[in-house]
Amino acid sequence: MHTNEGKWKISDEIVGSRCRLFKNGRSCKGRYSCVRRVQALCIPAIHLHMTAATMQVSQQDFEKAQEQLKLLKKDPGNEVKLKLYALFKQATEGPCNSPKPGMLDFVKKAKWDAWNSLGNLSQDNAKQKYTELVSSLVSAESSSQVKDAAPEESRHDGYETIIVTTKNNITKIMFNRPERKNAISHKMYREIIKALEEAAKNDSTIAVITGNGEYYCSGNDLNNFTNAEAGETEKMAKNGAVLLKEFVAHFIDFPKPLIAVVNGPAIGISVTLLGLCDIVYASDTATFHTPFSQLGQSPEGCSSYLFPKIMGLAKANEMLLFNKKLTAAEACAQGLVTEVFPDRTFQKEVWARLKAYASLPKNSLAVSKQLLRGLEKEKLHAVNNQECEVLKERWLSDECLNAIVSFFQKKSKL
Ligand SMILES: CCCCC/C=C/CC(=O)SCCNC(=O)CCNC(=O)[C@H](O)C(C)(C)COP(=O)(O)OP(=O)(O)OC[C@H]1O[C@@H](n2cnc3c(N)ncnc32)[C@H](O)[C@@H]1OP(=O)(O)O
Repeated sequence: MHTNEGKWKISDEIVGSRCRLFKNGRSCKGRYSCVRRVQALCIPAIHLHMTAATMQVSQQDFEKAQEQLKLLKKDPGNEVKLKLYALFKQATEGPCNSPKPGMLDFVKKAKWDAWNSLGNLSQDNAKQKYTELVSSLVSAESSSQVKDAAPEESRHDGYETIIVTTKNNITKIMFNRPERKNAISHKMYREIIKALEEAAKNDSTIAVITGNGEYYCSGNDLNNFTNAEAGETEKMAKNGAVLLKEFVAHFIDFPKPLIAVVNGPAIGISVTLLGLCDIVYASDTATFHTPFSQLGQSPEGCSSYLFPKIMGLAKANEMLLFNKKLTAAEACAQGLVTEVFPDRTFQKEVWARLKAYASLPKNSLAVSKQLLRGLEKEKLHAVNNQECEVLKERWLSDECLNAIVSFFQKKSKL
């Protein structure tokens, strides 16, 4: 028999060297630790299932189980270790006949209780149960290892223009039309709305928006204006305004931290939305351009309100009235971008940081975001509404139609 009754541990030969009842066999010191330990040892009577009650386990199987137990990587916990201890004692010594330890000898008493609870269980049955219990621990550990080895990133189904994945508590929404510089088509607006709705409800802690390829996003797909049937331009403008309002509203209301990872040039609506993101990380290859007057249009994404707040009216005017394109460093100096990274290390540095952020307590982040943004929400919805009303008119103007015709005649690139 290999129990060390004087010390608070179960023999290595019973439960393996990693499975001591208490680490280092230390004895209980102080009332608090005693109480904690009693809680840890408060085990129910041991009634293992007799799945193979009639099958006799050989001495060889029993010894093999003892060896397997030593190889377990994960500590099975005190409750299981007590079961193993009790079954081992019953299997090797028979029913518990030793005197009951005193009430204050917590560990000895827990072990005695576990053994005693087996009553008159035969030594063969105890061996059987011991072997079954070890076998269940071994298979639980190997199936959890298989699970750990599986790829963690899960891709969400049902998207064509974006790639939506969740990994490490981060839902990533990636613009995925690199051959069009990630221009946002009508379909993409709708898919982003759907992805934000999913990300708001799923288990992820934060959401990230980024672009696939060289560009972050070239803004509204100008084909959105050319697909209208003849005589249907008013309807097209009206529907466009409804869609835009809904799209921007989803950014205003998004309940979790929303982070933009700006991997390259950003144009138009992809820039204005940055004011509604909680953090903006940019590669040093990124540029920020809102050429609204050049296109005969007007600001959206609540930028008419948020940009002056973020960067001051004068700087906002340069961008929103006079089409000034900012470098990443300039955008950072003006508060639109949180931090700029060298392109070479951009992805590595940013994702390491995001992984750490996403391990923070989810609910705390959500309520804190609500405190930071909540008071502004009503105002932002009003601004969104107004911007969409103005744009609806702009899209019907000659200034806007001429700019779009010029783009498609390839006379006018930004
Ligand atoms: C529901 C409606 C809501 C509306 C909300 C309103 C939002 C306002 C805005 O977003 S305004 C901003 C609009 N964007 C632009 O004006 C950008 C237009 N694009 C360009 O100027 C250039 O393409 C470029 C500077 C982005 C890149 O130039 P480059 O020479 O490097 O590459 P190409 O021009 O050859 O681009 C490759 C192909 O991609 C097409 N493309 C790029 N951006 C857009 C776009 N925004 N809309 C439509 N198509 C775009 C481009 O035409 C090329 O196509 P091709 O290979 O068929 O020629």
